[in-house]
Amino acid sequence: MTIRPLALSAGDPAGVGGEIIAKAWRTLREAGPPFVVIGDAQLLASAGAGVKVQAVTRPREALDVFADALPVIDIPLLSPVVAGQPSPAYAPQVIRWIETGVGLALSGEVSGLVTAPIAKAPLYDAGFKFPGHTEFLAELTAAERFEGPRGPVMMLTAGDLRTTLATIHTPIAKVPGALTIEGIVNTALVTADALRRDFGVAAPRLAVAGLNPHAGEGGAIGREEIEIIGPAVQALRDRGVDAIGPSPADTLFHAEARARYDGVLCMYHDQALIPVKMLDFWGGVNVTLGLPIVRTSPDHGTGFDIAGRGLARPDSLIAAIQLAAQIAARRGG
Ligand SMILES: NC(=O)c1ccc[n+]([C@@H]2O[C@H](COP(=O)([O-])OP(=O)(O)OC[C@H]3O[C@@H](n4cnc5c(N)ncnc54)[C@H](O)[C@@H]3O)[C@@H](O)[C@H]2O)c1
Ligand SMILES: N[C@H](C(=O)O)[C@H](O)COP(=O)(O)O
Repeated sequence: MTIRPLALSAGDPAGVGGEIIAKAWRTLREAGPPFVVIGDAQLLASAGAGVKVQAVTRPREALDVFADALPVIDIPLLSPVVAGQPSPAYAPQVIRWIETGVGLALSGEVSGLVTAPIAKAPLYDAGFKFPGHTEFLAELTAAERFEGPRGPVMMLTAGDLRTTLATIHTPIAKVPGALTIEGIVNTALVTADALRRDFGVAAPRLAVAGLNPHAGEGGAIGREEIEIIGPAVQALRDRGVDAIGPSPADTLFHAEARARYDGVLCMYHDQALIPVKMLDFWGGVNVTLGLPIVRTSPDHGTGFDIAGRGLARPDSLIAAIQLAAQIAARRGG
């Protein structure tokens, strides 16, 4: 089987991306998985504190240089970068780096895409219309066939915990109104399919969290469990999905509870991400499910408060690279 590298989009140039990419390369250069960065080669060389950077034109060339130099498909920025100071001026290149990575994944030149962190606000200020990578990648891959329930679904995983989100970057005040039976059912179907396809779980068990304290206490503390989440769980069970819930969210994350499911479907962002990042902030990985390409990302952001100071840890990026390679291999990659 032909070995193909992963693509790694460089993320916000004012953040910790360049630093953690160089550190990840130092760790992985001998044993892999190999990757080719899509970014500004000169910026990566300066952020990399002495890492040798080699510009390449095609991903396959990265395989020949990876042990000795950080391979980069060079798409240069057009304005200088100040570490820790994001700017909408970088948005065109940040977006193009992601688009290029998706194109290489769709063409099969790379086995998957790992995305270094982007900051949303400067992209929004530049007119970026998507909440984040997750929805943008879904748009970029929408025309590509995909066998199975289609995402995008955001998964955050750390250790034995795999969480998926019924709502993602939705303001808390709007979460109750954004929950629908159909949306929860589709998120769960994508989750169960991905657990089989990408994580090798033969018979996925899904736990579904309630929204309200004590999962609504029989309706006394809210009715979303009775009117939306409970009927969604029943619809899933009627379709043969091993789903339980809605359960009180605060009973779902201790070790014994985690042993009873393979994935847990949460109703909103922090309900999923607080337990994942508490369990293992440095090893957590963001995975986009239900796409025709493999995509992972570190569980952290751009770290503007420490960017440029040599303090950023590459652990989560390394975990994201390794998980992307594992999923790609399981998909035949
Ligand atoms: N995968 C992604 O693209 C991703 C993930 C989360 C947040 N974000 C975005 O990043 C921006 C900043 O987000 P935030 O401040 O909420 O979270 P953040 O993860 O950037 O920072 C939170 C804290 O963790 C620290 N930190 C982050 N990464 C680190 C690393 N590798 N090593 C050591 N310390 C690290 C930071 O210094 C900061 O103190 C926002 O625009 C957010 O939307 C992107
Ligand atoms: N909530 C995500 C996380 O904490 O990892 C983060 O905002 C990234 O979202 P996208 O992958 O959609 O950019």
